[in-house]
Amino acid sequence: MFIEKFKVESPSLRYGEDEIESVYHYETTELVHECRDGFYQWIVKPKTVRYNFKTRTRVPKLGVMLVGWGGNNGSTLTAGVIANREGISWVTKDKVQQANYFGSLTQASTIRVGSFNGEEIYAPFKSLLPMVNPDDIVFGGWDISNMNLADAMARAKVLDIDLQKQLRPYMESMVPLSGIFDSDFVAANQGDRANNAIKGTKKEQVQQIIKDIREFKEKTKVDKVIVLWTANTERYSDVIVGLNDTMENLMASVEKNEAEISPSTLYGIACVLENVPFINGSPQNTFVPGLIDLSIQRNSLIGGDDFKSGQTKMKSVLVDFLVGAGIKPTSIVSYNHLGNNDGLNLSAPQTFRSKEISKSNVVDDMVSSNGILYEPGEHPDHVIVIKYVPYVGDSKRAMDEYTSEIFMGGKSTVVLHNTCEDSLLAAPIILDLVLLAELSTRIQLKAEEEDKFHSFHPVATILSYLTKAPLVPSGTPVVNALAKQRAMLENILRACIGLAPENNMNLEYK
Ligand SMILES: NC(=O)c1ccc[n+]([C@@H]2O[C@H](COP(=O)([O-])OP(=O)(O)OC[C@H]3O[C@@H](n4cnc5c(N)ncnc54)[C@H](O)[C@@H]3O)[C@@H](O)[C@H]2O)c1
Ligand SMILES: O=P([O-])([O-])O[C@@H]1[C@@H](O)[C@H](O)[C@@H](O)[C@H](O)[C@@H]1O
Repeated sequence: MFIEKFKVESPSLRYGEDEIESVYHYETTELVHECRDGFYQWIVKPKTVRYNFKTRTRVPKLGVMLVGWGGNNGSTLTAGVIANREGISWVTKDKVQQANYFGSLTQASTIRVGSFNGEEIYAPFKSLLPMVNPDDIVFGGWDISNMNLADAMARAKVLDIDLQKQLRPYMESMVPLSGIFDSDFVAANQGDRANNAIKGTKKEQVQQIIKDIREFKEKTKVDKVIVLWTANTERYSDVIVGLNDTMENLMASVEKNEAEISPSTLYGIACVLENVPFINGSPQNTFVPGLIDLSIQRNSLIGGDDFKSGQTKMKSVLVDFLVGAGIKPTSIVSYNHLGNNDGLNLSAPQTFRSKEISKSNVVDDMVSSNGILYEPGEHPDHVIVIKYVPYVGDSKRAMDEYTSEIFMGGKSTVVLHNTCEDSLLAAPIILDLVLLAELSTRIQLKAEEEDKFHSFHPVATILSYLTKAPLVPSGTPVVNALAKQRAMLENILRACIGLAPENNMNLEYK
């Protein structure tokens, strides 16, 4: 059964006027590897740590500034939020379609709150904690193309024409600010598009981005701004000692106008200096060590990398299932073709390489979790192929073949054909990224051994479910298995309202 909302009553929870306060007993384990009775043993010790959580309940008026606002994802998200906010419906060849937020974890998924008279009870994911209503978001941003958002929506060819016609009056006045463009970091074929670039040195470009953010905030009267990169995939930046390996060297490199500092890193620097959360939806290494340093030093949220939207999302489910079932994937071949500008940009080797890295590493945690199937250092063959085929546009066609070893030398082959409407899959994910990033900045926590409350670590691991290559603090394990990522996120939010993790044990019925 589905319920719209619920209230938790618990001695571990207090709904205050401005905050929700909870006490949460984190059940974990501590491992020791000790010599016992003459030989080394792994000893697992259950451990309970008491945490206090505080969540500010005042939901801000949120401004979202997209880098690459005029792209397929940026224009589609903007259109979708306006259509939902205005309650727009439109005629398709099948039916009259209503606007919705399908594909958004926060807006269209549910959580289990318990059972009642033998029936499982579910509530909206967004009912866990006060979140920004996406209908209220104010959009802005930058693009190296000066096309207004209504024309950009038409250029994207993602949304139905009847919907586009209704949205045009809302979007034609939306014009992206000039962006930081550097042809050395993207495919040469992107040059034709760049008619809206910020001139000047890298330092002047950073200063302009900061100025843009401040002016946007002043003009729109939003309480908070979040910046998200949904611009082109860049080539990897070289990480060089003395250039970008520390925050001091990175800032010095900007002062010296060093060529190897990418546009995405410059946007990131501007955001961190302005204490504005910055999320990278593309696979390049925007967050060079110096920028990570800077974000930690200024406790300013950064997150990424590369939206997990289609082919890779499916892979992080299927490989988790196979390995978890004791089946050994030995060959994974992921091919896709697409015909949008993203695909055009990815047709260059250097930008494709960025995507190949993020799409390839997604199985590493699952493979390393099973030493029965895999020897140390053993991995499945894993190949990524992306081709640009203009005719299919934003409708990416993914074809995967998974070959695995099964019982007694048997082999199993699973073949998938997955038509990913790339922007219709990515737009809700962008929404979740900004809503969850905003929520996470309102949460403070304190472990029993700590003397004061603090925010989550500025490298926002909490966003991992939404990214192919989760950015994590140094020394933190990278988890890509989708079910684990979702459970991590849900259980942290459950802890904030004093609810135990969802353990699916249903002991009361066993
Ligand atoms: N399902 C998906 O669509 C998906 C999934 C994962 C990652 N991504 C990534 O999201 C990004 C956007 O995808 P898209 O389909 O919207 O691409 P797109 O090419 O349609 O949009 C990118 C936009 O960014 C603009 N741009 C490029 N460089 C810029 C800069 N330096 N500053 C400001 N604007 C700049 C371009 O003019 C363009 O309008 C790509 O990097 C893509 O790899 C997309
Ligand atoms: O998210 P996913 O479907 O695995 O990966 C996709 C790539 O396969 C596709 O070629 C690219 O256009 C998208 O940006 C996205 O990254």
